[in-house]
Amino acid sequence: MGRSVDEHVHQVAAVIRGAAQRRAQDPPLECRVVPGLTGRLAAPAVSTLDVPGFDNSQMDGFAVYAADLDRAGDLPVTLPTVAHVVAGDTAPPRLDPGTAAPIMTGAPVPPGADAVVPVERTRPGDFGPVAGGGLVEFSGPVASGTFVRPRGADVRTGEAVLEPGAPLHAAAVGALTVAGVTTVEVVPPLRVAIVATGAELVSGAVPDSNSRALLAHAHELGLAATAHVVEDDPAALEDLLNRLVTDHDVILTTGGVSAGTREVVRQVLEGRPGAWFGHVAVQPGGPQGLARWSDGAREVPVVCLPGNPVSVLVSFELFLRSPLAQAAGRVAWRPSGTAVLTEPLTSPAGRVQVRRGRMEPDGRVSLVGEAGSHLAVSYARADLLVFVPESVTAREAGDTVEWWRIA
Ligand SMILES: Nc1nc2c(c(=O)[nH]1)N[C@H]1C(S)=C(S)[C@@H](COP(=O)(O)OP(=O)(O)OC[C@H]3O[C@@H](n4cnc5c(N)ncnc54)[C@H](O)[C@@H]3O)O[C@H]1N2
Ligand code: MOO
Repeated sequence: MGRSVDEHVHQVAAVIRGAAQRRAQDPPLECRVVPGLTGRLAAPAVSTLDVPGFDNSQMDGFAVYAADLDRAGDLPVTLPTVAHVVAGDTAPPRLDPGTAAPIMTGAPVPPGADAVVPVERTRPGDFGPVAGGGLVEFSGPVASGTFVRPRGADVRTGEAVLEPGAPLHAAAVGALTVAGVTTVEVVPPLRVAIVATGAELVSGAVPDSNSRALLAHAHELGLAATAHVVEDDPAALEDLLNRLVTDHDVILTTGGVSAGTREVVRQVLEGRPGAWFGHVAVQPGGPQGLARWSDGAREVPVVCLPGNPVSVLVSFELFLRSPLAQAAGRVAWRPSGTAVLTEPLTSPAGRVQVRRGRMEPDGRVSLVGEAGSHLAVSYARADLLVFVPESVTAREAGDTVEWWRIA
């Protein structure tokens, strides 16, 4: 039975979403706020500080009473300066009306002052003596509040910095740090089991690159993942699945799904309730399967990828990366676009062909390697996937293609 790419994208996304929702019911993890924090917030992260912590200047300039400059316009207003206020000063003295305090960006606004005029809008255009005692001329009025960043404008003590579900990305680490939050409750990460199948892997005749590459993808997304190799023996695979189902949320298999005599994944999973095995209209990555495994107590989805290394990587990009990234609180999409080809290509009718490519300095796309799904090395040399729609059998140099960035 055949499926479109879109249909399989939706089917896989739905099972990963379901697994993520079930995993989110598990008790949250308490994690320290450190660079490297990943996942999503399980409970509101409450600020322990006002951010900013004090009224401060947005500009290098002069802190003033706005009312003092009301009459500036036709005739400039000249004010005597007091000592400079710099970032790091904690308690500047109260500003007297009729004076101006040279103030640097981020420095606390002296009590009383309610506006800052940037230095370049004053004359002579410099700050004068550090200790004060200079004169500064203003040529126009200023509204109260101008260039003052008020205390608590970003978040106030006791308010949520971030709500449950928020992704814990780099900006979140910065925000939590500035708000004085040192630990957060994090949704427990999806636990992914990767199962590579094949006698050639167990014997060492072929290095198991699939599970390594999938593990690397999982790590990059901040997911908890384990990798396993099993021979072409249904009993051994069943035994492994029974062990994995107890402490994993999603199982990914590679290999054993095509039409040969030793298709261990199909043999074990195809007849099970709700299982689907068939062809998706894409090359590479055509043979695919989706099933469930239960030990009676717990049931998890099993996403079955073909064995060829390029098929595995393309399948991951098409079907798995986005929902797994979503579950992990990472950006779910890849940068994509259209560009002109540097060379011709051919493609099978009725399938989306996915080629590997590179973005040239002139913005055109060249192809990297041939179409074969065993060419793992040329995949790694590429920085784009290049898509040829089902209806297209040939493209010429100069034709436009769609691409996704993979590196
Ligand atoms: N008669 C048919 N034959 C094939 C079909 C078909 O439709 N009819 N489809 C072809 C396509 S397309 C693919 S893709 C493969 C998928 O086959 P399997 O999923 O059963 O994968 P295997 O046979 O186990 O392995 C294929 C290939 O990949 C190598 N491999 C497997 N696992 C790993 C690993 N973990 N690391 C590195 N390399 C791996 C394996 O040695 C084989 O060379 O079927 C086609 N045949
Ligand atoms: O779909 Mo297979 O993945 O072309 O090599």
